[in-house]
Amino acid sequence: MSRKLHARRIEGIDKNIWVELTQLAADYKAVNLGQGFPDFSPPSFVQEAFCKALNEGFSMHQYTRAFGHPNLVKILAKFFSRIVGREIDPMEDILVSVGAYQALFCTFQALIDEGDEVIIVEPFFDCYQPMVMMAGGTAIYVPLKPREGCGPVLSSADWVLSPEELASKFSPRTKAIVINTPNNPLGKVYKRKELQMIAELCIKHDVICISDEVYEWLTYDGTKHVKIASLPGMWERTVTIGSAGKTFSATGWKVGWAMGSEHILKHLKTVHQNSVYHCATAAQEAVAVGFQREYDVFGTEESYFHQLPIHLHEKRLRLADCLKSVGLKPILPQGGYFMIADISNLSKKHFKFPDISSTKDEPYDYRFVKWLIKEKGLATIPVSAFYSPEHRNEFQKYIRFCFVKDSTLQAAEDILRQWSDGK
Ligand SMILES: Cc1ncc(COP(=O)(O)O)c(CNOCC(=O)O)c1O
Repeated sequence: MSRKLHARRIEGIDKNIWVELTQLAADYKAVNLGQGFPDFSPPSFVQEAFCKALNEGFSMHQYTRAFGHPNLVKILAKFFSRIVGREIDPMEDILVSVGAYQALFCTFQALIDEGDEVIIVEPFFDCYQPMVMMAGGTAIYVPLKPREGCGPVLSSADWVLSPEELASKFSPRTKAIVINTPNNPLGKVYKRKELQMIAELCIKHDVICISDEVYEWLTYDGTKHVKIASLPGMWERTVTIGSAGKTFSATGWKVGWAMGSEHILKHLKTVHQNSVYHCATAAQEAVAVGFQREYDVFGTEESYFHQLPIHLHEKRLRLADCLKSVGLKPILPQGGYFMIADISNLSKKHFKFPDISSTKDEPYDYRFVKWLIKEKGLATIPVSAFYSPEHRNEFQKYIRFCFVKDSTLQAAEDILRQWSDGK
């Protein structure tokens, strides 16, 4: 075929970090602390609910309600009404999607037009930028940066937005701002006052807030997750994104949702009904049972949302200790299940690796990660992949580890310790 085949909207977004590095890790049978998925099963109550749904007659094997299985949207509305502090209408204010990915896609496709600007806070989950581009929008970046004068940067809490720099990014063309809390890859959990700063700018400039909260239950050391939609004046202009995959350690089920005021959600539903239309019925039923159970035990020690962060807290500290012991400098995350580490001072004494100084086509961390997979059999993710092209070079000395792992973590520790012992 001689004529141009692909549409302009996908130009420049063909490279994808997950496709490339997941394949490389598989090719080298690397221990995978890269992609964010647990190496353990979901809790038994949702597994059993899934099995039960599959054996409950024909209806669970057929289409369900397009915008969300009734049992699921009803319990999501009931559950989050209590969190957000307002009545959420299950039939109007919720769209169930194929993972949070599709909820994000519907949001950008439904709300962003050619010429609209979308502020993205860096580091960001990499899909935001291509999704803004595919919708015809322009991404405007504002980086989280280590707070001035805070001494050694040890925690994600030390990475903050400059109020002046953030305010300067808003213009008459700004349609939306995307925030992710707890943040991937940094693990920052926005404080209420930080969210209030963002909320004031959204209200002042009449801007939509897209709040990706897929790691909402994973916070540590008493850090509290705050939903920006619960702040005054924000419900009406916020789309909150959630993920059953991250909530119930069931990333392969691909059940997610967008939640917000009906006058916004109706447009996301238009995209959904003209693309995916339905999501898996039995998986939605299982997630509904899971949320009902969590609603009944909310705030108690029986709650999975209470137990999982405790389980991961130990792994988080264990990984941080391991990284420090081999000369890396971890940034302790307040939330989520990723930890970034500074590789800029890796002592050549302990760590023998070739001179992989940046070349023009690949940042340093990309080359380091690929070398680590090929030569040490350990997969991580370069943090520059979570930055815009214009800021990428400032942040190419960090790599990301995923610690939502059981056996994989031990294997990774063994590799790191052997490596640092010069083996
Ligand atoms: C912030 C964020 N939003 C959305 C999603 C997507 O969620 P879902 O799996 O429900 O589509 C993810 C999943 N990330 O997993 C890949 C990785 O970072 O290793 C995510 O991290």
